[in-house]
Amino acid sequence: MSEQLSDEADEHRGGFPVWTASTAGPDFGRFVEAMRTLQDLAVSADAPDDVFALAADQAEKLNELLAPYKAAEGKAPAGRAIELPGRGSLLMLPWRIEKFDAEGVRSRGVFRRYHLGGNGAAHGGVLPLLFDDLFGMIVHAAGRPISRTAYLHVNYRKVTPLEVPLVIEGAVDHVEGRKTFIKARLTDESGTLLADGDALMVQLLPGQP
Ligand SMILES: CCCCCCCCCCCC(=O)SCCNC(=O)CCNC(=O)[C@H](O)C(C)(C)COP(=O)(O)OP(=O)(O)OC[C@H]1O[C@@H](n2cnc3c(N)ncnc32)[C@H](O)[C@@H]1OP(=O)(O)O
Repeated sequence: MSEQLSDEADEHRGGFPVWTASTAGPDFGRFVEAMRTLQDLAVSADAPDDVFALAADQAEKLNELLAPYKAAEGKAPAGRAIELPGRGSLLMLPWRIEKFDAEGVRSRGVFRRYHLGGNGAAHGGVLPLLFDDLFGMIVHAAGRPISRTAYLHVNYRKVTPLEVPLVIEGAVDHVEGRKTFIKARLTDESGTLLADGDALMVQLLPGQP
């Protein structure tokens, strides 16, 4: 996979920067997992104000620690640490890729407390995030040029639970010139369909951002 993420001919990239996998140190994964747990707690803790005051003090200290290391896009390990859930990016769902080839991409994981919408179900907005990231990987795994999502359609078939192991899998449906049409399905481990989606990814023209 890492080979496929690195250099490609310029005409296949539009104006997209070269994207290389990172080799993050062993503590980066621990840091990201601790931050994910912090996100879960930030949206669920019902603590007294003096506890939130202490938490704010510590969060502000952490910001001071990391601020000097803020780097340009593509430099930090977040988003490029392909061995970590969600490639080490807090924005991405903490899922692990288990299949990545021209036939399609499959990823597995759970929605956490941070992703709660209402009444125990995942927020409707996080499902398109999961699908969109998968669609980007499908385009890449299929050897298609760098493309951007022109549209993304998600059908919510059943409420998506938190903390339940789920699987998302998709593949290229068909290609028309610059256009790659993709389909994917989100299921639980027994195969029950929770959501399905389809998207149009359009190949970037030279210089297109
Ligand atoms: C492992 C990690 C790897 C990671 C590898 C990294 C992968 C990155 C993946 C990023 C995925 C994203 O989320 S990207 C972020 C979200 N998406 C965006 O921000 C895209 C914003 N939109 C755009 O930049 C533009 O609209 C484009 C590039 C999508 C298309 O603009 P264009 O280049 O001017 O092309 P245009 O002529 O309009 O359209 C080309 C053809 O597509 C059709 N088309 C265009 N838009 C639509 C539409 N919404 N619905 C139907 N059809 C459409 C047109 O009719 C035309 O068909 P015909 O007449 O030719 O038949």
